[in-house]
Amino acid sequence: MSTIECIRSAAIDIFKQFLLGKRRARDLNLHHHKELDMCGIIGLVLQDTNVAVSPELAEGLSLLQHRGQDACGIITCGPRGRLNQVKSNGMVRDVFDNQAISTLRGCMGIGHVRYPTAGSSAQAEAQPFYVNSPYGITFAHNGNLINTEELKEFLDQDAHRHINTDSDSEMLLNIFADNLQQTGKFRINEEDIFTAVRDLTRTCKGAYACVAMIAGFGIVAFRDPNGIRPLGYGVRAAGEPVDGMKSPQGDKQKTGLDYVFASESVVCDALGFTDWVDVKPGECMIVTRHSVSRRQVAEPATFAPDIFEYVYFARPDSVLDGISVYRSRMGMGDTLADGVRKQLLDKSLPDSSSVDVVIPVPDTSRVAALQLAQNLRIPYREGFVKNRYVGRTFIMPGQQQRRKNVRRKLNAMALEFSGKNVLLVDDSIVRGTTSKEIIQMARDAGAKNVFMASCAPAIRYSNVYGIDMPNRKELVAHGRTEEQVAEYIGADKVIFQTLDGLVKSCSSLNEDIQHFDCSVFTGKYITGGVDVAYLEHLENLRADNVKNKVTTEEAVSPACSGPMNGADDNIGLANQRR
Ligand SMILES: O=P(O)(O)OC[C@H]1O[C@H](OP(=O)(O)OP(=O)(O)O)[C@H](O)[C@@H]1O
Ligand SMILES: NC(=O)CC[C@H](N)C(=O)O
Ligand SMILES: [Mg+2]
Repeated sequence: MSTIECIRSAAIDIFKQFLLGKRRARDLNLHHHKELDMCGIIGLVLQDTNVAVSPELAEGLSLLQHRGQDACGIITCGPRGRLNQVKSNGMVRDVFDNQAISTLRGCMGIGHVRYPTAGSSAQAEAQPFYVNSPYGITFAHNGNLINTEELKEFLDQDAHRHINTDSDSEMLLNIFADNLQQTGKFRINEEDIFTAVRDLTRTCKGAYACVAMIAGFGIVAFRDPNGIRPLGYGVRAAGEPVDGMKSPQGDKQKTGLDYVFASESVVCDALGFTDWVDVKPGECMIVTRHSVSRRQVAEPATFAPDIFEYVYFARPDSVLDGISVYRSRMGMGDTLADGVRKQLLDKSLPDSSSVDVVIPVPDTSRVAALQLAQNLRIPYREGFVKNRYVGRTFIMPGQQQRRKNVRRKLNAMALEFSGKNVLLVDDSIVRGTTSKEIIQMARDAGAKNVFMASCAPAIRYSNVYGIDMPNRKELVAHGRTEEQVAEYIGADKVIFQTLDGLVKSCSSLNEDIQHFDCSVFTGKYITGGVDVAYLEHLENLRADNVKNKVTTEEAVSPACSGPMNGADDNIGLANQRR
C-alpha cells in the first residue's frame, strides 16, 4: 500500500470511529451538549477528479472542532461546476454522517466550524455562505469585522445587495462578490481576483482569515493586513483514488499537487499533507487544479497575530505563524513560575506560603502547569479528572450553562487535595466561571489553601476580533484588582502572568513576529477604529441576554443535529431539516 493509500484508508477508519462516536453520544444522550469556541476554516483542492473531497473535508473540520461547536458546514464543487452544500447547527460528527458526505460530490470544497461572534447561533448563519452572482461564490470566514454598520449601508444603498442575516461574514462575502462584479466580465482571471481582494482589504476593517471557492474555478484564500487570525496551507502529491471515496464524475487523472488550506497546521499533518506555509498578512492566494498564484495585495501593516490563539484557542500540536503552540505554552509555564516564586513562595513576603502540589485545570493548561511544576520542583498531580464527553465550557452561550458544565466536566479527586496547599494552574481566567467552581471543588475535597495561577494576564477588555468576549462587564477582572478577583473566585491568592512574560513566551519562538494583538489585556486594538462608543454598541449587541434572545438553551440544543424550534428570527434561508 502506498503512503497516500495508507493515509486515505486511515481517514476512512477515523470516519468510522466518528460514526461510532456519534451513536455512542446518542446512546448517552450527550449529543445536545455544546463544547468549544472560535471558528475554523478549511479548503481543499484535489487533482484527481475521481476522488471526492468531502470525507477529508469533514475529517479536517473534526480536527478544528475545538475552534467552533455551534454549527458546521461544507460546500463542494462537483461536475459542471454544480455546488453541493450541507450545513447545520451541531458538531461535525453529528452533521456529517455517511449520507451527508455522499451528497457532497466533487474534488474541491471548503468548510467551516462556527462559534458566533456576530449575529446569533441561528442555523441560517452557519457557514460557508453562498451567493450566486457573480460566478457562484462560497465563503468561510474566521474573525470579526468592526465596521459592519458602514458596510451594511454600502451594501444596501450602493451595491444593492441583500444581506439576509446579522452575520458579518455574509457582508464580507458580499463585498468580495461586489468587487468581482465590478469587472463586468463573463469569465474572470487571477488578476481580477487579486484586485477584488485588494479592494476588500481597503473597505473591511477587523480580523478575517477566509477561504472562498468560485464555482468551476478554484479556491481563494486571504488574511487581513494584520494577520490577526491564522491561516496556512500544505501540499501533497496527488494520489490514486481509493474505494469508497470515488465521486461519480470525470475520469481524467491529473498529476500534480493537492492543496489544503486550514486555520491550523494540525489539519495538514493529520491529512497527510506536508510543507505547511502560513498565508502572510494581507496576502491572497489562488489555487486551481492547473495553477497556483499568490500576491501581497494589502498595504503593509503591523503583523500582529492574536496572542490568545497561543494561550487558549489553538491545539498544542499546531504551529501558527512559525510558533509552536506547545512550546509557547511551555514558555508560559516558565515565566509564570517566576511570578509564583516572587509573589507566593518568597520567604521574605509577609504572606508567603509553601505549595505542596501543582494541579492543572484540564485541558488547556496542562502543558504550562507541568512546566511550571518542574521549574519550581513541586509535584505535579492530575487532581481533576475530565469527562471526555464534555468539551470546552468557555464558549457555551449562557452563563448558567457554562457554570453547570464546569461541574459536569471536572471532578476533584480528594486524595490529591486533602490537607494540602494547592496551586491550581489555568491558561486564563475570563469570566471566572471555571475558577470559582473548581476552587470550591478543591475546598470541598479538603484542600487547606487554594492558590490560583493564570498563564495569561488579567483580561479586562473586550475582544472584537473573533473571540466572543464582547462585554467588559462579563469579565471578572474588569474593574477589579487582583485581590478582588481572588476574593470573587474564592482563592487565597491569585497570580497572573505578566504581559511581558506572555509576549516573550511567543515572540522568543519566532524573531520575525515581535507584535501580537494583546487588546484583551491592554485595551489597545491593533486595527484602530475601536473606541468607547463602538465597544458600548458591541456590548448592547452581544450581551449574553441579548444574543440568547433567539438561541435560548431550550430552543437551540448546542451540539444537536436536529432542527431548531426557536423563535421566528431563527428561520432563514437555511434548510430546516436534514
Ligand atoms: O474564566 P472562564 O470564563 O471560565 O474561562 C476560562 C476557562 O475556559 C477555558 O476552558 P474550557 O473549558 O473552555 O476549555 P479547555 O478544556 O480547553 O480548558 C479556559 O481553558 C479556562 O479554563
Ligand atoms: N469566531 C469566528 O471567527 C466567527 C466568524 C463570524 N464573525 C461569525 O460570527 O460567524
Ligand atoms: Mg480550561
